[in-house]
This record gives sequence, structure tokens and C-alpha cells, in this order.
Amino acid sequence: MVTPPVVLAIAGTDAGGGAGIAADLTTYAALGVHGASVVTAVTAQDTTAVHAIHAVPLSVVQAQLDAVLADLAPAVVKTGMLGTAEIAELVGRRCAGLPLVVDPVLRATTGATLAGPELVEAYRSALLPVATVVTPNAAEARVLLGLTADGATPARELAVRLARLLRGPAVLLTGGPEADPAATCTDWLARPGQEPLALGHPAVATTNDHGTGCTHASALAAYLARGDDLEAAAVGAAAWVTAQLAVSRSWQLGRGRGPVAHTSSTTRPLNHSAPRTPVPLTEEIA
Ligand SMILES: Nc1ncnc2c1ncn2[C@@H]1O[C@H](COP(=O)(O)OP(=O)(O)OP(=O)(O)O)[C@@H](O)[C@H]1O
Ligand SMILES: Cc1ncc(COP(=O)(O)O)c(N)n1
Repeated sequence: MVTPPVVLAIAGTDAGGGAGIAADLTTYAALGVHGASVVTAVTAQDTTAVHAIHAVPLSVVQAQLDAVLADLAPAVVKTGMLGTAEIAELVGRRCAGLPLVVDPVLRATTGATLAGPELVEAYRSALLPVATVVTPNAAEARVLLGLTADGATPARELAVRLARLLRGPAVLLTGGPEADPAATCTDWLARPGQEPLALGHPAVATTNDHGTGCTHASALAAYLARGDDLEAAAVGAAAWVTAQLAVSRSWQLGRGRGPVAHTSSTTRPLNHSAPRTPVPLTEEIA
């Protein structure tokens, strides 16, 4: 009998299938882990905008969490859009002590605010402190540090400052392609007591990038669940999202920022000198 590791996604839905739970579960399936899901919010969303948000009642989120945690023993938990401060606090209480990837979703690529000031404060006080690794982009790191969302602080410094503030969790600060889309993307991995590590990979020139943050954090969680250490999982996650962006580069889906591909990739991950050999799954001999 072969038992796949379980990764639990705690996130919102995206009706257009680009971000949120759809990105999480398809990434888990592609990377060979079983995905469980707790839905925190339902969004009426497409490639152009978020049209409406319905927060799932706290009691229903709690019941979903109870069901999964009591039955499936997730190897890793990954959070995306949480919707309300109460939900972030609940997740912090219930998931403390588990390997926990927190993708602080504060804003959609299309512009909508997905976290108000109370939720930002709940991230700071209740959820980030119990995370294993936190994956903000630069703007999210700035908000979590209490800075204004725009600013010129170098990404490396933002990652180091956030890791210092959190005192324990690692920070993997993601860097999309900046002004020059033909350039390299650099993610910064900052861990307490260690020099920050720059993880560079080729940028894909595309506007079909809706859902990259969710896909990246989900791949990170999947690789961790399969036994990679944090650095290997971070390299693998960047390679995965890059390969998926290359797949969807030529797609014409929707009228706005199209989704990153969640179909299986036909290309090997870019910038991966050796093909990833599958990590053996837990084998049980009956
Ligand atoms: N055009 C691109 N080409 C290659 N890699 C990219 C590109 N855009 C983003 N990435 C990579 O995708 C991962 C997620 O980064 P990004 O900064 O886009 O997340 P995000 O802004 O949180 O995304 P989202 O807004 O979808 O949550 C990172 O590893 C980043 O380097
Ligand atoms: C339900 C949900 N979760 C996360 C995101 C962020 O993703 P993006 O920045 O690509 O819009 C989103 N738009 N919707």
C-alpha cells in the first residue's frame, strides 16, 4: 500500500479557477500529494476583478478544520486567503505546532483588498508567530512590517527584517519580474541566525500570472510534505511556478490577467539542472 502525504489548504475559492483553492488542489495533485481543503471565503472573481466576497461563518470553518485534523493527519498545512481576523486566530490556535506555510494574501493581482487592518493585525499577533515559513511578496512584507505598501527598501532587507520581527519562522520573500520582464526573478530566503539566501530563476514574460503566489506556496508545501528541506522546497517551488507560467504564456483565457497553468506541465522545470527524482512515498507492506 502506498500512502501519499496529505497537505491541507486553508483558503478562499476563486470562481475563475486561477487562484485560491483551485490553484492549491491542482498543484497538490500534480506534485503527488493528497490535498484536503478548508474553505474560508467564497469569491465571485474572474481574471479582471473580485466582484464579491462571502466570508464563510467561523463555525463552519471550525467544523471543516475539526473534520480534517481529526481524520487525516496533514503533513503540512498551507494558508491562503483567510477573510477575517477570527478565522486567522482560529487557524493560529488549531495549527500551532504543525508544519505551517503561511501565504499572507492581502491583495488580489487585479487590485481588490483581501485583508483589512484587523486581519493584518491577526496575522501579526496570532498566525505568523506559529508559522514554519511565511511567503509574502515585497508589498505584503512591507504591510506586515508596518511600513507603507510602496517603498524602495530592497527585498533582501525586507526579508531579513520580517524574519527578525517574527523570531522563529523563516521568510521566503517572493519576487515577481520587476521592470524588465526578461530578467531574473529573485526570491529571498531569510532564516533566523543565517545569512539570507538569494534564489534566482528565469522570469517568464507573461501577463497570465493570476494565481502565481498560491501556486508557489502550494508547491512549497507539497515539496516540504514529500520530505524536502526548506531550501530544496523553495528552489523546487520557484521552478514549478516558472514552468507553469511558461505553459500558460500563450493562453488566451479571460479578458484580464489570465491564470497561471494548472494543467500538467510538458516542460521540465526551468533552471533545474537535474530532473527532480520523485521522493519515495511512505510504503506500508500489508
Ligand atoms: N513572470 C514570472 N516569471 C517567473 N517567475 C515568476 C513570475 N512572476 C512570479 N514568479 C514567481 O512566482 C512566485 C510567486 O511570486 P509572486 O511575487 O508573483 O507572488 P505573489 O505576488 O504573492 O502572487 P499572488 O499575487 O498571485 O499571490 C515566486 O517564486 C516568483 O519568483
Ligand atoms: C481566493 C483568492 N486567493 C488568493 C488570491 C491572490 O491571488 P492573486 O494575487 O493572483 O490574485 C486571490 N485573488 N483570490
